[in-house]
Amino acid sequence: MSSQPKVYVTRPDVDDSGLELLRKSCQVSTWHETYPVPRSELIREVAGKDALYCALTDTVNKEVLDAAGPQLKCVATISVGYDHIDVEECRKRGIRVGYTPDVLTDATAELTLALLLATNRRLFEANKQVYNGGWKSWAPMWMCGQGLKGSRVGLLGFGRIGQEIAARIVPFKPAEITYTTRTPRPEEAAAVNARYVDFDEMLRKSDIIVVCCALTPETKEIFNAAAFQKMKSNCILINTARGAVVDQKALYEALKSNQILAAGLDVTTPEPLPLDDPLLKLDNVVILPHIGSADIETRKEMSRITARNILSALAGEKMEAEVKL
Ligand SMILES: O=C(O)C(=O)CO
Repeated sequence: MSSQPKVYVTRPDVDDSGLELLRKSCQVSTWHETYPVPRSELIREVAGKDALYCALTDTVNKEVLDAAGPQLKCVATISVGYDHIDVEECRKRGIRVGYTPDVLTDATAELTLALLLATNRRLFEANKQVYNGGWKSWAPMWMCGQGLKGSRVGLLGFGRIGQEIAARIVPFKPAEITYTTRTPRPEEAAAVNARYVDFDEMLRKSDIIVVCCALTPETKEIFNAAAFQKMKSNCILINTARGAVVDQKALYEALKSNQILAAGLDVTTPEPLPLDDPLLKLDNVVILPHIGSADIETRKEMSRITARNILSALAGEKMEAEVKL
């Protein structure tokens, strides 16, 4: 029997360079389909493993950790977000948790800008007109959107990704960038001339709000009916963080009743969004299938970092990116 540590990988479709690293010194088994591993399969396959290589599509909770057994040393996710992992339960059991911050910051900030511009300048709505005969002629006020120039942009979250989003917004000449976080970050804010505001002020004054915070008990559904009521009727909400930061029913009502102008969502609840979801019937929403970090080189490096996190944890060494438990 091999004495190599055993690693279970929940996605066969991660870049092979990461898996190659693991295969050099570990016994690696993987789920074999491109859709998320079914729960029952995960529970069965994780048993007896020393490390779990997972993704944001896998809920790693007590049930999974129990099924794995006491030899499990590490859970490493190929994502910056780790809200799908019960980190408190990992802490109690001495299981180390790896993730992939930094590497995807630029790709996610880039996609956020793309989504923002697609939403405020109505790109997808306009593009449809080219194909459905809606394009009759150039017309002065047809398909006009609300420019970024001169607008007040609020960022909920001002970590690595929020700061890079702000840096990319600056050249578009907004009137002001504000940010809301638990603790003000004056130095980072000065670099992009951003002003700290509380959540209420952000809601009341912003023309565009970008959600770039982690999903935590405090941010869960922070955009609810009460929040939408405070927002300006020309406000555009962009979310590239986690779907659950937004109460989606309340968002639908706010968009349908023109309480806010539009929304651009790279993340939804659930994912994928069912084809009969009412949001899909609205013109003033742009929805993308969670592709924030989907830049080829970024995803390859995320795969390698996840593998290196596992190798370090198994060797009892410092991990490249470890969640502080
Ligand atoms: O990394 C994450 O947390 C994502 O949402 C996808 O890259």
